[in-house]
Amino acid sequence: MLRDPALEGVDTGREAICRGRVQRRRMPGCNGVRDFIHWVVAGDRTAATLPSSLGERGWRACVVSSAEAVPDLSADGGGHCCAGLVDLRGCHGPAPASLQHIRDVLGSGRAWVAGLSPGQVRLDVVRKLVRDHCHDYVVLPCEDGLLATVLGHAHGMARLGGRDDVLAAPAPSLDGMIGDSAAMQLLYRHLRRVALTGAPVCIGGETGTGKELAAAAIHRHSARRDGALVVINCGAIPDSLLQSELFGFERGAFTGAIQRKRGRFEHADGGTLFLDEIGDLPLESQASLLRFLEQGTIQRLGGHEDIAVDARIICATHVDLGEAVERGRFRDDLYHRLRVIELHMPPLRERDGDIALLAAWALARHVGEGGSHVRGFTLDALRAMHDHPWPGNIRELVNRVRQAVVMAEGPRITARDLRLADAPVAMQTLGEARSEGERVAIERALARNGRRLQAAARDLGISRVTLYRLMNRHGLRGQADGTGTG
Ligand SMILES: Nc1ncnc2c1ncn2[C@@H]1O[C@H](COP(=O)(O)OP(=O)(O)OP(=O)(O)O)[C@@H](O)[C@H]1O
Repeated sequence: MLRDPALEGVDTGREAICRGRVQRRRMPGCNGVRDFIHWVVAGDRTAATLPSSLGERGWRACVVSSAEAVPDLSADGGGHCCAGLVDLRGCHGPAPASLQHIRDVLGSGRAWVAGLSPGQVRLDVVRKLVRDHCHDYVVLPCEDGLLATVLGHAHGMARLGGRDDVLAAPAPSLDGMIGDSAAMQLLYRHLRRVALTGAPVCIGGETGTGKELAAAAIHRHSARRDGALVVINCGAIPDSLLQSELFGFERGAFTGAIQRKRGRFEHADGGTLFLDEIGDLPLESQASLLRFLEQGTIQRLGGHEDIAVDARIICATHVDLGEAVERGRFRDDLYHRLRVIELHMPPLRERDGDIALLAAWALARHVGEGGSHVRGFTLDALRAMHDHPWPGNIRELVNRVRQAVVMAEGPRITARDLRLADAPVAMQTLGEARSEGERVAIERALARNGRRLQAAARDLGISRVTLYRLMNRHGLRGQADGTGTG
């Protein structure tokens, strides 16, 4: 049973608290000295003496003996002291309330090393505490130098990718769009510039790259920011309903039209209308949209009156509209009207450095879910994320991290938690292996080229006709053109 009066509400750590505060005020100015918190969780502080050589090795301890005395990094402001030694030698099976308290402090923004007595790691409760919340553990007393090395690793890991950096650092962003890569910096500049005009904008890019976020950023930076941003996904509404949804209807326009209804265009008056998946717009609605772009008016279904609407049109597509025009699925004249300004959302795999940044941001966002205490990513997870082609882009990354936060067994998310570890190799014939390789190569080429068949075929060194045939064979047709036809 853990006996730690401080954790149970009786403060025996006054002196230590004072020492801690004095130390903390001095710490930021000291160069070349690495500070760490030595938290003696239970028992006699003097019995918890550390090797004196720690000081010679540039380590200075801030000794505390209660959870309340452990400095809060956010209060310190700088996070200069990010290693901690939690001395559990006096603990022999903590009481549940105390355990929760220890957990809360351990999870509060520092890389902790547990100091244990011989054999203590065999206690279930201690093992779980160490596994879930500590960077490492040492059995004390230990060899001179070992503790300094372990603390050094903890300090370095906290700075590199530990909770301090991962969960506290604000991610560079524009209106909720996280990203610091050159591709995103360029995009931010373009978005700001585009926002100053009123011209239609067509945003292209693979699924999950943030086209809707980009549209929202343009709206928020434009003179129309006080008006509504109305969003409609043209692919999500049945063709038969889309026209009335967009343009509204008059009473009696069809069976069930018992009263007049305004459509999305009218709702967007004075603001912006974002037409997502514009490639799915049926031909009838394409004609009405073209009329709006040319005359600035719409007609409700069943009506004859021209209604003036002042809305800016932003549209997005993940299919190649040029190809849709070629196939007669999209009007040529509308295509040219819509692409007065074209923006392209870079795929995640082309955003240098953004994968780690977004993963850290997603982790910080979801870490509280299900009581998770995950503190960062292992090196193999970072490597696997770097190598993955991310066909679902940011949406896929956020979903993988979110699920990993819930499922992770240890304090750091691994490639396996992200479902990016190599699957066990199944028995395959040579023919099966070749076919599998072919499928993967096609999928990657399609992902790399924003699902544009011509470009993917060029990449693969085959004709478009051959690519079509192979996609049919591997059941990839629907994925590539977004329609399953053609
Ligand atoms: N740069 C980013 N930073 C943070 N979150 C992002 C970023 N880009 C996209 N997301 C998130 O990823 C998800 C997908 O984004 P969004 O819907 O804008 O993508 P999309 O390109 O419009 O996708 P689709 O073509 O499938 O409609 C959303 O949850 C969005 O918040």
